[in-house]
Amino acid sequence: MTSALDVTEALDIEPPTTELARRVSSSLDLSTSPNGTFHPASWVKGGGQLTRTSTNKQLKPFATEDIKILLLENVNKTGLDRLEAQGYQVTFLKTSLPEDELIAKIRDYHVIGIRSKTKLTSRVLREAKNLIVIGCFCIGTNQVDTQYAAEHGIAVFNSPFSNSRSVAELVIGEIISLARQLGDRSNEMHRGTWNKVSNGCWEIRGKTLGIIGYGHIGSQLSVLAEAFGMTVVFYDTVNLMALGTAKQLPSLQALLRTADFVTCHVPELPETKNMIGRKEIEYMKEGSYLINASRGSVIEIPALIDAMRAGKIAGAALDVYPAEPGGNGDYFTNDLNPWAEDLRSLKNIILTPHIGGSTEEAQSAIGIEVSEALVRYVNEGSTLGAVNMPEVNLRSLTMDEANHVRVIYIHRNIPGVLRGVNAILGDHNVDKQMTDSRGDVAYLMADISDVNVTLIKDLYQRLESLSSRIMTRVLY
Ligand SMILES: NC(=O)C1=CN([C@@H]2O[C@H](COP(=O)(O)OP(=O)(O)OC[C@H]3O[C@@H](n4cnc5c(N)ncnc54)[C@H](O)[C@@H]3O)[C@@H](O)[C@H]2O)C=CC1
Ligand SMILES: O=C(O)CCC(=O)C(=O)O
Repeated sequence: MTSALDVTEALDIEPPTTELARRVSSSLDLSTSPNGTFHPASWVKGGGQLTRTSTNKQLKPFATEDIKILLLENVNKTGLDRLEAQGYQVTFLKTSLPEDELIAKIRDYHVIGIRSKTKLTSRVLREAKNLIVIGCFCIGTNQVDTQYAAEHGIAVFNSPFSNSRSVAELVIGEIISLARQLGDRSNEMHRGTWNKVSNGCWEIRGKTLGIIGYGHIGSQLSVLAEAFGMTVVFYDTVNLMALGTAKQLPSLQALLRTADFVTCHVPELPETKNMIGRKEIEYMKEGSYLINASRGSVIEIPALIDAMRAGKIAGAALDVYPAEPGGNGDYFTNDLNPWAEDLRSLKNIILTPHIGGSTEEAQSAIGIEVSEALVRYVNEGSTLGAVNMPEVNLRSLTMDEANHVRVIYIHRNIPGVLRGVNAILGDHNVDKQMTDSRGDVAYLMADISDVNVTLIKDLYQRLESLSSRIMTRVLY
């Protein structure tokens, strides 16, 4: 923890007397986090090479107490360590929280880190009065009302591809396991039954894999499947470059009629809800296989149950479900999904507890990537990589720029705002400024110089009083 006196040292201004320091501290809400461990990266060119400088200035937020972070769902230690190293106050929980508990808790926090289970609905976010940023330590952001968050100045970050390889590898394992009925044989052996069969068991070489959604995961899977001798076809709403000898098909129906194995890798969207229902299963080949490691809403599970009972579908692997338990040890029963017990009773079905991205490699990489994005946002205001805000970044302030202040003004994207903001900033020298918009929300970042620390409050309040304001942050 740093004191107000340490802060003035960092600002390179004349240290006030202890008495004055105390008064300044309480009137300006000086924060003691981040501490001195964050060194924003900055690169200079010299002798034809890029060299990292370590003279960047450690910014602190005005009008925020110590940064408080709520980390849910057992976020990897790499993320926890990086956030704690900043001096932030981190509350770490292994599970997600039900909505009412979350509402009661979220009010106190400036940052929340979640994975796929915690639902940050508008009802929850409405209560999150101090929240400035959300970190999704996963790929999917469907669990967050990202639009509501943006309209309230809350940035959302995720990790777009750190677990893609892990999901692709899991699916390859499932394709072989389903083709060889491995789950059933293993269960039988566990019960003490020897059942050596080849009937209905196949090699995957020469079979056709149909990938729905050829993004990070789908395309990675495509390469792996071809290495096993599979023919790959895919369907995507976007026209994409096919890897290897894979072929994009013009319709979902064409894919379903062609593939021996169908696997879903689309995001949760209104258009992908029940994308594979009764009609689509009808199109599938007799004795084909269905895999879903995307989101539980994508497959109509009662239709799958009926098709497996009828023998139309020879096997299935599901990693995701419409409703998922909040934490390990919870039950997966009809209380959660009304068909859970029917599903569990089927033959040749692999049911996994949403572990597609659960490997040491993926979780460690996600922990690093998302926590670093959160630190950059909290400490420097950079929105690079945000999924719901325009991407705005300025180079870091340096120790030579001691009396510089960084202003972040998130506002409604309406005419005339810059005139009002610049009338306020214009009392100072605006060294650099960047603004961008995304839909109805715009993000302005400006570094202004020669700001006496006692003027920050006035600057902040004047920006806050503008009618276009969504959120103002001042870092100094
Ligand atoms: N089981 C698990 O643990 C994990 C699950 N996921 C899920 O997998 C999903 C896919 O992940 P990525 O490949 O990284 O996403 P991505 O965004 O890279 O690719 C998704 C692809 O789906 C396509 N698409 C969107 N709507 C479509 C539609 N209606 N029909 C056909 N194609 C459509 C997009 O154009 C895009 O090419 C994520 O959104 C997430 O929900 C991701 C990681 C781990
Ligand atoms: O690992 C998790 O909790 C979620 C994985 C996932 O579904 C995602 O990354 O979107």
